[in-house]
Amino acid sequence: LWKNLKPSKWNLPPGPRKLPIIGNLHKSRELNPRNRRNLTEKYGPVVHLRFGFVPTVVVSSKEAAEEVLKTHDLECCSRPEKVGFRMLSYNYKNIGFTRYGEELREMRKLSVVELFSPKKLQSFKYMREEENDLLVKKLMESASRLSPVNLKKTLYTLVGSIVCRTGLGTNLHECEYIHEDSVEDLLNKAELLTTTSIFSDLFPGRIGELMDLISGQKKRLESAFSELDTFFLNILDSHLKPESTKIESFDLIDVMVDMMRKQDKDGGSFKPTTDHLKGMISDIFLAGVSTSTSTMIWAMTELIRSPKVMKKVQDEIRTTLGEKKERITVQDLTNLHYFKLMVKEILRLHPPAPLLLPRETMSDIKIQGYDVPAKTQILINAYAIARDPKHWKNPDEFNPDRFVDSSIDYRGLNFELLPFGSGRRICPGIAMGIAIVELGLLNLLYFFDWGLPEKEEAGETITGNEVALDLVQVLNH
Ligand code: HEM
Repeated sequence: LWKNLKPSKWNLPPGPRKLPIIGNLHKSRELNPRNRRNLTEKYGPVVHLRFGFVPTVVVSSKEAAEEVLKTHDLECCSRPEKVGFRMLSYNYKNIGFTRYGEELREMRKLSVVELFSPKKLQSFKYMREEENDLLVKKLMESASRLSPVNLKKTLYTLVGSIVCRTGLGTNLHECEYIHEDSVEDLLNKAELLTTTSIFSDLFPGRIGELMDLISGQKKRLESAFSELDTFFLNILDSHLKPESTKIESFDLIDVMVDMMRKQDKDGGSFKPTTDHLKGMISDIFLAGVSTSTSTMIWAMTELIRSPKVMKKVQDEIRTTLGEKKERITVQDLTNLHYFKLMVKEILRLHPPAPLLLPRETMSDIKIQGYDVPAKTQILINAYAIARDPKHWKNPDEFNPDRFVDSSIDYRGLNFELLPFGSGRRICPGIAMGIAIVELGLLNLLYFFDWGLPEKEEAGETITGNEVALDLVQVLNH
């Protein structure tokens, strides 16, 4: 109470009045990126909130995002600690949820060399092609039977198989411990862990823990985590056992296993432990699958509801590739221009991480002239920024043509378009994500024509804000 009443020494950004103890918890709905106008129109592009005891600044303009991610990149590149993050990262031994420091830098460096480098991407391309061939075969069967397909589930399986094969040396189709169609369920469990507000995150010490115990929240999260944990442990086992069932090439996890075994001998600066291995497996699976799948699902959703754009994209693809191809390869992407602009437009309209991942300030900084003290959580509203009418004409319209004469790109240098973030914590998987999305969509759009099974479902399935492409009609082209 005293804290709330005494005049603050800080010139904090404006924001709604905070109630004692809970702060703005009752306003957390307004944080939904789609409600951007509620907050921004009232308070401006930099808004101060407090969720329980967690001070938070939400940034919703290109200029303010540039200050956070470029000018103050170093001061803003840590992550806040959260119960869900701690579980999924095996006590902060991964990349995505870990505070900034030497260990994180080493893990990022390793992943860039062993997983995300252009050389590695090139060497994995046959796996992406083979997985897409399987998808096309399955869809052709549905098309010839004229039976609708659950495209959402199908795409989760496709992307899950690609990420597990290329990143984790695991073939999902032959896996004994997971059915290939349960990728979506596993990711829903992970989403529960990253998006559920749990009292321990908001209130310090025992009080939060007690509230979680009474409300049963902690138990729910633990049970969601245990399924993921079993999956990650099985993948780890296949790397540790000599009679390994792992069939693919030497991957990032193998490199880390090697480092772990050798570390006593040559004592490098980074010493991976079993938790680091599990953290990295969790990172690759969680960060790689849902983001790329969501982008593909939204692309198909927007295309199905915009027949003109669908025709323009398919015309380009079919004219460039010719009509009689039996198989698509990575090479076929080379001469497609409009198709790639369409993918860019999808990432603008539907960034899979609309608020990126939360950052935390490591020291006091100023954003747009306001004070932001150390240990403040920073949320960059990439969704709102990519639909800001100041920078985008008819921002809510799906129109790939807007990029025809534009040099704006998604690689973190243009702050009005940040689907992958920017700065030190930018997504290291950009090239891999784009490679998965583009090849998958190319196969879907070259071989098949798409529509909704029944007209009356159109309104419900496609115009909603949720990604809900459950049943679509697929026809052989
Ligand atoms: C369309 C696909 C993808 C999108 C839109 C995407 C987006 C993002 C975003 C917004 C972040 C947070 C950046 C920030 O805090 O500024 C992130 C982080 C990350 N992404 Fe991606 N991602 C994609 C694909 C992938 C793939 C395929 C992988 C790996 C298999 C991956 C691995 C990671 C990792 C490890 C991080 C954590 C980086 C860190 O905290 O230092 N991502 N991604």
